[in-house]
Amino acid sequence: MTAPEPFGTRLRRAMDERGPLCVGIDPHPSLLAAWGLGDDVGGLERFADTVVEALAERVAVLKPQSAFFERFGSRGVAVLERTVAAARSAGALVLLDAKRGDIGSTMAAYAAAYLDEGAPLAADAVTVSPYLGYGSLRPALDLARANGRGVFVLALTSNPEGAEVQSAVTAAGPTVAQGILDRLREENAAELAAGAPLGSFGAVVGATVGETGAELAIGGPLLAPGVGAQGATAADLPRVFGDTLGQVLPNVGRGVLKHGPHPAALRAAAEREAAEIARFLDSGA
Ligand SMILES: O=C(O)c1cc(=O)[nH]c(=O)n1[C@@H]1O[C@H](COP(=O)(O)O)[C@@H](O)[C@H]1O
Repeated sequence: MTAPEPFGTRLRRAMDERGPLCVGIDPHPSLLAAWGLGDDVGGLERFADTVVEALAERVAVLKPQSAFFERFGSRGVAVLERTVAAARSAGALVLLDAKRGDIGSTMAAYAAAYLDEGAPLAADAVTVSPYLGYGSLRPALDLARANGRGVFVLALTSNPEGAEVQSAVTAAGPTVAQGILDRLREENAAELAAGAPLGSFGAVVGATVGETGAELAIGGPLLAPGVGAQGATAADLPRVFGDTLGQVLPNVGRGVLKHGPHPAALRAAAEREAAEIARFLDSGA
């Protein structure tokens, strides 16, 4: 059996062909209302279907936020399963935003849920939290590598509370966030040595975090949420990412979704975001 193409290689190609934009599928109750939809499973499904119809053939990555689907219990999770499958078959890479993290033996079950061939919720990549220690993520990292899928690890999150943990200095010297970034660089080394253009193991670094002094060159993608509703703009990206701009995958959720429910309006909003992002990524690259 030939090895599956690594996620990082697939992501690099998608970012080059479609532009580096990840659009969130975040069905907030307020957005359901603004789109004239019920705050129920029917509204959830209509919302997710509309985003997939409008954008899955155009943007590099769609990022459904699991919480907004889990809110409706098993029927909401069933909508998430269908959304992931539909977006992937329309050509988008799907980053399932679940932010899981647990002891290694439980992490193995989360990995099986999101990164295993044939799992109902299998996506191209998943977000994880390293708060139980980077090593606890090993089952997800290994399964992702084996299956040509990816993992995005929280490093410098976009929310103002994140710094109290992530900027703490460890006994070994660097900050907690830098320790995560350093481990990700090691994680990506083998793929890069084998000639991959981008590693499969990404970090989450908010577009809101400003100049942190962190060394962000991990050889893998840098998911940058926070553009739009959280106050960052594309103009912030060069300051945050410096010479790693070429690896940045900015995420926009509400900043695009608020322009729905018409697919053409969502497409136009995503195109405006993509153009704005390209302007600043190119200028700093
Ligand atoms: O992992 C994430 O995607 C994430 C990490 C982070 O540091 N900050 C952050 O906002 N997110 C997610 O990114 C999305 C941001 O959505 P908007 O603020 O609507 O653009 C939400 O789904 C958040 O859960």
